Amino acid sequence: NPTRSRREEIILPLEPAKSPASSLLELPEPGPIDESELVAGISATSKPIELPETTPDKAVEGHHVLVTEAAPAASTAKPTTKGEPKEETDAVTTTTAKPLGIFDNIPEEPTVEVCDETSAPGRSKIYCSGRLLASVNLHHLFPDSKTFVDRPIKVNRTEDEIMADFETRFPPKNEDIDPEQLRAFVEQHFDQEGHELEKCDVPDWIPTPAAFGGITDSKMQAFALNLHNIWKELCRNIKPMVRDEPERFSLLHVPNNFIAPGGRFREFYYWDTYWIVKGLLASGMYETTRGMLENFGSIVERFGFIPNGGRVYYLQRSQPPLLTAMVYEYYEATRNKTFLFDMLPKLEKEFEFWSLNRNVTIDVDGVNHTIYQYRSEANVPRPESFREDSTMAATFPSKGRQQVFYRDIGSAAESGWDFSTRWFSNPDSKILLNIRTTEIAPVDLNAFLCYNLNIMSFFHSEFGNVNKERMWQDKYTSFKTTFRDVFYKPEAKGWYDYNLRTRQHNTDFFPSIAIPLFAGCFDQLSMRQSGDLLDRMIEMGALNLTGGIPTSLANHTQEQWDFPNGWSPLNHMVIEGMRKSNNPRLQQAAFSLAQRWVRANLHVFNLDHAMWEKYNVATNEARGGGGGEYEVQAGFGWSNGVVLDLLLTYGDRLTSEDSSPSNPASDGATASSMPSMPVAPGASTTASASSTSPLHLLLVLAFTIVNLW
Ligand SMILES: OC[C@H]1O[C@H](O[C@H]2O[C@H](CO)[C@@H](O)[C@H](O)[C@H]2O)[C@H](O)[C@@H](O)[C@@H]1O
Repeated sequence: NPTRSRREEIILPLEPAKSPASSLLELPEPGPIDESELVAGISATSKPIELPETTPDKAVEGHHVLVTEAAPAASTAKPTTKGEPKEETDAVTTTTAKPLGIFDNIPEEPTVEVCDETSAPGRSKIYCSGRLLASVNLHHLFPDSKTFVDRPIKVNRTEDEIMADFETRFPPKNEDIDPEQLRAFVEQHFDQEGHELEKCDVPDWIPTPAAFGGITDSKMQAFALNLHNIWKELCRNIKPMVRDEPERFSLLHVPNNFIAPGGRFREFYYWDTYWIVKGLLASGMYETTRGMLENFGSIVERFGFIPNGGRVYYLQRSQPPLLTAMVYEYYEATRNKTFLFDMLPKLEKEFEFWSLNRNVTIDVDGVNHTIYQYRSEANVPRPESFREDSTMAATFPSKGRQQVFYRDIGSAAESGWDFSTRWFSNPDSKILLNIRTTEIAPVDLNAFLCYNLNIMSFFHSEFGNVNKERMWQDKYTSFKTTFRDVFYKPEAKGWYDYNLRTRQHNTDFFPSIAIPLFAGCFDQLSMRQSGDLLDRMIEMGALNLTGGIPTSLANHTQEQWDFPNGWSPLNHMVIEGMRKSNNPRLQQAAFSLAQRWVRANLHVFNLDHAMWEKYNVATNEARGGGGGEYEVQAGFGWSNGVVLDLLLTYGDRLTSEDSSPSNPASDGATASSMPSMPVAPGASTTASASSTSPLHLLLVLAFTIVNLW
């Protein structure tokens, strides 16, 4: 069984005096890590990677090439034919490989659009590329670049007619266009964003899910009910016109209702859905969950993979591969074998997408290892962030250098971490212009794929298909070795992203360090590995903040996937990874972190009457997060899902306020620094009940009666 269910969790003997978790906050402020203490791992001992002299290239037909995606050694790089296999003689070692600079000149490559007439027939000249898209953004018609590409074409108009009208009415140079006339043109031809979607009925929503009865703290229980209510607000149905006249829409049609993240994110998002599913399962909404997974099944059949989100402009990139894990969670909750049987070929197909299109083979200690990268092919601006991307790219001296930038930007969006210092590979200049996502082999992607292998084996075992079970298990076992050999750095006590150019691990803190625990891609019998990881996180100061785990310790980058933001999915994966480990110290730390995260979310919910997509975890009192290229969004699918899941996992122990003598499970570590919690808006009238009160018992009884009824 690939993961540890709640039932199987090792229950810790409580150590109220000085448990490892309670000591977390007593640590001094994190000091700088002395990198000299970290002996070079793989890179010091292994054969140097062979780098091409030229521009980044892609995996060739055979899909496995010896070292792709490396940066050019110098600005004098010669062009390489796309798809041409690299020869060892055509290579330089990393000692001469410099990071690609902003001013480096790179030869131009053929254009790869984010979508085109093949993938988005009848609308690509509007939603994927073209003069209208460029002009709307040049003249900053909308504060958010995403608005225009989400607006449906009005009924009885075609793309060709609109573009012909545009060419007739406006001068040939975009700069000469009158913005107000352009605005009138857009209003004349396009409906409002969101016009093609409607709120939906959620048939499997009931007012008081039975499982909430296990949440002992009444304020936490009220919080759960509030979040449960929000599912109805976030549920979306796609109007039939999208199926019938797809050329009018950037939205991809899916047959069933879905829960959207919220705010500007009106369509489905791939990896968000994992945590939405976790929350829906907590809410007992199995039908809605199944519908969403079936949507993904239909998308895989149509496109061969799951795009970043449900719009044509997302068709050249995916997001972290978590569909198999979603199906696993659903199956664990329902044991619906018919559904699983139907999904299996789609899961295999999705896995194939990653293994054939995102692979890279590297040589470590004379052994070739095939690992995976976030690596979009598109080398043009993202339409939903057209203005941001093209403005930035204008800094570069050549079209070729711009293309490299666009590919790295799209690849970072594929990671879900758009954007973060994690992808800025020039140590001297950690700014977005120096993004080099495609130079990096990311620890989380490889851990997720490792998880997929294990789950696939388990699924086949459920059908008694011994051959397939063994085949996937063998792949899992062998990939675990690869994963350890490439990503684990014992001297630095953890798993780290690996830079293909420098052959170095990035030992800065990112929560991705703990994703191997979440994904079960490590030696579960080794208490040492997991214990070391916790020590390392403590040493780095990653667990010092009352609001939760920050996304990095890189301050002042203004990127949303950096300090001081904490994201629900990352906090959840760290908590779950620690909880599912065999190590009692980590399990206690998991609870402590869950307590902080849920309390901080509740605090902000009471202040703002909103759940946010990200949080500022560094202030004394948590707040909605900031930074990045758009305003912080409310809703919010994955934040709600994470809290609901944690409330169910730790329902018997989580408390909304400081520990009381009657609650020895509280970690105590955060209690003094956590604000007291006001009553949730719309919360149940029992909000003041203590976790051990008779009122709670009455509530549990009431839940049971209501649900039985
Ligand atoms: O429009 C800019 C970017 O917005 C999305 O990214 C962010 O929101 C997503 C939905 O919650 C989330 O999945 C992602 O992790 C966030 O960074 C979108 O996914 C990007 O592709 C897009 O360029």
